[in-house]
Amino acid sequence: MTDAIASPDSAPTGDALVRVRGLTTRFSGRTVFDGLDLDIPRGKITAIMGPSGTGKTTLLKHITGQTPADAGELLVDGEDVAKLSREGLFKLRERVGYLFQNSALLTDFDVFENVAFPLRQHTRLPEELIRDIVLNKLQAVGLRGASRLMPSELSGGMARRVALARAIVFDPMLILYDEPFVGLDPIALNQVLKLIRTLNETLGITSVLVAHELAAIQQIADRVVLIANGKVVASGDPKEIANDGSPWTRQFFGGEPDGPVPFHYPAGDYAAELGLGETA
Ligand SMILES: Nc1ncnc2c1ncn2[C@@H]1O[C@H](COP(=O)(O)OP(=O)(O)OP(=O)(O)O)[C@@H](O)[C@H]1O
Repeated sequence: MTDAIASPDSAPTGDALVRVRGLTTRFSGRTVFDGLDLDIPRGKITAIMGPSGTGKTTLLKHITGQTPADAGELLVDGEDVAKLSREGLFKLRERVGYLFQNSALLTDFDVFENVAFPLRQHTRLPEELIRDIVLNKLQAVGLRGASRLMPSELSGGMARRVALARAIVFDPMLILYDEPFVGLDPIALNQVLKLIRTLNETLGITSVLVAHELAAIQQIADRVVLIANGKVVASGDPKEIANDGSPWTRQFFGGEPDGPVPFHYPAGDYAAELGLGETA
């Protein structure tokens, strides 16, 4: 059973690591979130889906405090992100790993130095300890042997795994994945899927995944949340959500060009614009 029809905005868990209430976000007068309510359960993998431009990346940026919302509340592990001091935000970001779609590796540094980078920037750990941590994280993603390769020598899948090693370098409580599967061949895709699941289980990390690939999501996510028109319009079991019968899921998962998300961008009367008078 999905919880989509009964109560799209509610979450089925009492233990949320991220709790969003009444979140409202506007960019240049355009409303992206319109009173968004959402709970992200601790220790689980939650997939965020929705049409392009619906605000999925913005939601991740709200969680890390990179982009402030206009109204509402967003708590991460009980802390209101909007009220954190600079130092509080900094501490929060150390506990949140962020994996970007493009991996964002530093091209002038080798794999080892890319993973070591946050440690060198934010700590004064001795070199020996940095080495142990970096090798441990590279081992976790299966790339300890690639530590001296440059980013230009990596495949897309390897680069994504290096970025993942870097994202877990501070042993985060939460990892945010923004489109982690884009451009991966089937083998690399399965490697990344397996890693996300393994990290979630072995390290007890909470994972939030923004992605469009339902088949991949069905393999690893515990819950899917569909966002559209500034709100959660459906949520539930990834294997069942596509068949919950709501017009939102029918359009989104069926790839229908028109529906609750209209084909036409809002426009004035067509006939009037052509100078033919108003249409009825
Ligand atoms: N800093 C910003 N300033 C102005 N507009 C922004 C800003 N960040 C995002 N937007 C706009 O907010 C909307 C939501 O963007 P966002 O990238 O979060 O969507 P998305 O759901 O992740 O899209 P996609 O699936 O295409 O990646 C878009 O219309 C985008 O242009």
